[in-house]
Amino acid sequence: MLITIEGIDGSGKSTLLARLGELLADLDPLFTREPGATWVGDSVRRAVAARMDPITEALLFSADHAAHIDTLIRPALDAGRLVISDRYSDSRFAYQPVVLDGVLPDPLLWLRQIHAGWSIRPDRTFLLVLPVEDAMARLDPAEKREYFENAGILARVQENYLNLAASDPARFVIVDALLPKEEVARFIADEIRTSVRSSRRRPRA
Ligand SMILES: Nc1ncnc2c1ncn2[C@@H]1O[C@H](COP(=O)(O)OP(=O)(O)OP(=O)(O)O)[C@@H](O)[C@H]1O
Ligand SMILES: Cc1cn([C@H]2C[C@H](O)[C@@H](COP(=O)(O)O)O2)c(=O)[nH]c1=O
Repeated sequence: MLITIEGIDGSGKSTLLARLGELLADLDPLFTREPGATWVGDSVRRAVAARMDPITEALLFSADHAAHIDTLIRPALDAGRLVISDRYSDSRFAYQPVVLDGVLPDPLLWLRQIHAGWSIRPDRTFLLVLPVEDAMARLDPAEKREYFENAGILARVQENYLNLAASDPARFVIVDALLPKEEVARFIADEIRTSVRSSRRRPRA
């Protein structure tokens, strides 16, 4: 089963993943993330830091996704493991249309087309939602910011996320990221357990 965690910068994804590691330890999940900790992921981070053109950036994020699926996600799913990813394809569908706006006629359609036929659809996606000003206030001012960490950009990214969630309500669960950390983590851990239990009861096709 593939679970993904999405949300704008500062929504609390890393904090949540760390706590899920403790709350779900008995299920032995594979915790992973995009961009990944590989040379492909490093190339993406370099491209973002250098503000490469948006097509290059989108293709590098997508290449990182392909490598992520090939090296980690598919082998773990084939072995029957629970996989929990901090960011996944919906990050592309929420962030890149903002920077591709005006570059391509329909950025989301183009992004969906370049994922078609090889990407793996998540079983459930938890979307952490909070006002952009709260997310910005949570970001460490001492840390170097990616150019996405800007209120105007994040507002558009969050709007894209909410549209993605509205178009796929069976997969997305919207979570109030202003709730206390422990409440967010326990709610999501319980939902994941329920999903895992019901997938085990479902007969294999
Ligand atoms: N529910 C919460 N309530 C209050 N503060 C929180 C909550 N969740 C996380 N935080 C705090 O907000 C800050 C940002 O959280 P975190 O790094 O987990 O966000 P993130 O979504 O992983 O960010 P990024 O995408 O930029 O890596 C941290 O200082 C964290 O302790
Ligand atoms: C996977 C992915 C990420 N981004 C953006 C979102 C963040 O601003 C950075 C890096 O992510 P982190 O969780 O803060 O480490 O990259 C993106 O624009 N598109 C993507 O597909």
